[in-house]
Amino acid sequence: MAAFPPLKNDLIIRASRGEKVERVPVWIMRQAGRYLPEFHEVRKHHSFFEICRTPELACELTLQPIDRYGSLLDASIIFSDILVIPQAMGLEVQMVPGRGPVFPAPLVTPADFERMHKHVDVDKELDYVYKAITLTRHKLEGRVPLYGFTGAPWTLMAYMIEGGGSKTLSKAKAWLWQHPAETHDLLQRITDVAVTFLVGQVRAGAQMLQVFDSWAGELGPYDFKKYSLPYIKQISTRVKKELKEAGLDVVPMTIFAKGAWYALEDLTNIEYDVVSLDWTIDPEYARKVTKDQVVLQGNMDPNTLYAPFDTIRETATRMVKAFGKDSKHIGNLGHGILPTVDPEALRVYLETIQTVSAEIRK
Ligand SMILES: O=C(O)CCc1c2[nH]c(c1CC(=O)O)Cc1[nH]c(c(CC(=O)O)c1CCC(=O)O)Cc1[nH]c(c(CC(=O)O)c1CCC(=O)O)Cc1[nH]c(c(CCC(=O)O)c1CC(=O)O)C2
Repeated sequence: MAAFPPLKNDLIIRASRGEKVERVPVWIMRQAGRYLPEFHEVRKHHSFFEICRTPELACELTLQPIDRYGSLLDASIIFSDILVIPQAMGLEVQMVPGRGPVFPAPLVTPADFERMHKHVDVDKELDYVYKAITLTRHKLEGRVPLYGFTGAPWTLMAYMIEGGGSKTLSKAKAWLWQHPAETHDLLQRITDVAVTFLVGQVRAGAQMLQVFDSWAGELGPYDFKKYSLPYIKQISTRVKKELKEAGLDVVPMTIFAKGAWYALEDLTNIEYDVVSLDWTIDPEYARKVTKDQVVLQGNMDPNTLYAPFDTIRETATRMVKAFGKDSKHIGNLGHGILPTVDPEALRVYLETIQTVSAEIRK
């Protein structure tokens, strides 16, 4: 297979490793998505999972924001979804317009484990993601690095039991008390799949990795330590070990445990290079707690992109300054960009982070 084109912008990789860099690198969660008219053009003709499973289409969407914003983005993220793992484990997931992901037959009791594959051949089931990554690495022509990603065990377990989005997560949480042993069994199964999947993504060409624990904040501090932390820790330590053993690049890893502000200190000690913050955490507080042991990512409220451009500039400037002149910071939002945001508002945000941070680091 042909070698990948050389990387021309490695700013975000250097920043993730904690090196001093000339300005804050920036990318955006969900940057290839519904706020872009060019996304809807493709989406008109193809279903969501059809796009995920067709490497040429997943690649095309991944490149859309890179083509549109040029040097204002310092990374790309492969177009896919966290729910490809439950699918690989044997559960059906549909994307219902206006509702989001729906499992027609979620896990109701541990007896439903019968409906999942006993052994998951991760590399076979998710080969379409690997193919999309390899193709995208070539088509990027080294403009920016490419992130691979996975959902975290707790968030995926919650989806598998709730059968979709939920306000209370009461079904998933009931499992914690009603089926403690099977809860850990399920979390472990998902962890094993996630580890193989992340290593496979790097083998295919991913240059950075992010783990999304989007529903971490629904667990309190005590439960987070029990049901999330040990598994996301296993993911980082095992992935790094396996990458090393396979002679692959030990790529930077990011953890995004949305809402888990109370776990910030723990999150700095589980072998992730970058900790992604949601917008409810004050950057100065985060720096104090993490003591510069990790790189911090984030964290403007995605809804601020609905503000007048001057307010976006002001808010982004305040954020960059709050992370600090010498800080280890990667610019992003506090969660994914929302589908009805004006793409020009995002441009203002990206420009502000890049110019303000370059200015204060001079
Ligand atoms: O209810 C929700 O907020 C999200 C549920 C949802 C998911 N996939 C989904 C939907 C429907 C929707 O977004 O409306 C379905 C989904 N996934 C995606 C899209 C594209 C878009 O948002 O416009 C869409 C919407 C697709 C469509 O309707 O056309 C793509 C996606 N999901 C994801 C990623 C990784 C990333 O964020 O960069 C990416 C790819 C990267 C990219 O778009 O640039 C990750 C993902 N998917 C999902 C979650 C869990 C979020 C949560 O539950 O809070 C997460 C992790 C997270 O964002 O925290 C589940």
